[in-house]
Amino acid sequence: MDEKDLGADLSKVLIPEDVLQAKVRELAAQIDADYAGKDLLLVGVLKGAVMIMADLARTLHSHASMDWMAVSSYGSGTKSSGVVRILKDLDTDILDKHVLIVEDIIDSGLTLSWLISNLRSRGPASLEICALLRKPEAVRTEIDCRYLGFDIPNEFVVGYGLDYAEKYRNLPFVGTLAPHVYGGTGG
Ligand SMILES: O=P(O)(O)OC[C@H]1O[C@H](OP(=O)(O)OP(=O)(O)O)[C@H](O)[C@@H]1O
Ligand SMILES: Nc1nc2[nH]cnc2c(=O)[nH]1
Repeated sequence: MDEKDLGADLSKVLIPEDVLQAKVRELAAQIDADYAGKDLLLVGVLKGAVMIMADLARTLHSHASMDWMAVSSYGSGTKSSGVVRILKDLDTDILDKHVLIVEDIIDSGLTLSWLISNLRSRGPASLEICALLRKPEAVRTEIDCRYLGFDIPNEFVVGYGLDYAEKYRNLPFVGTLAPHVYGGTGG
């Protein structure tokens, strides 16, 4: 989709496609170096992490297995409820595995905070986070994120996996949703 063809719902392109892809290559190089000689399991958090997971996984030089979890914390709006439910669990037993959670965004941090304690209780050899985006002004619980793409302002963003009411996930860039669309001031 053309970055200039924003339509009325998006106010601006926050992170263009080429900048996203350069960051993916940077993150993949760090991950390759850190996990050299280890079996790595990438755990993508559906649905938002689909794009970063797919791009990251195929940019890695080393082999990595992939699994997915789906959790729900947002309902249909733009604020985290803080109540997390597992909608789809892992197919893999992660005991003694090197697990890297791949997320699109850390907003309040509530989803990842819950996910980390859930996965840690399963006894992985290691557990780290890779998140494409983080909103420092919105964080309600600090997340130790080993691999981070970008810190962004506290605005509701869409594209590259991120949706508003299931729209915009397939934009190849990250854009800011115009406040008139959701009537809000933040994420
Ligand atoms: O840090 P938090 O405030 O908890 O927000 C982050 C979570 O919100 C988004 O998921 P969402 O619940 O929108 O589901 P989706 O990935 O299926 O769109 C995103 O993918 C993270 O999982
Ligand atoms: N699409 C989208 N989902 C989110 N989940 C938490 N924060 C956000 C955000 O800014 N945009």
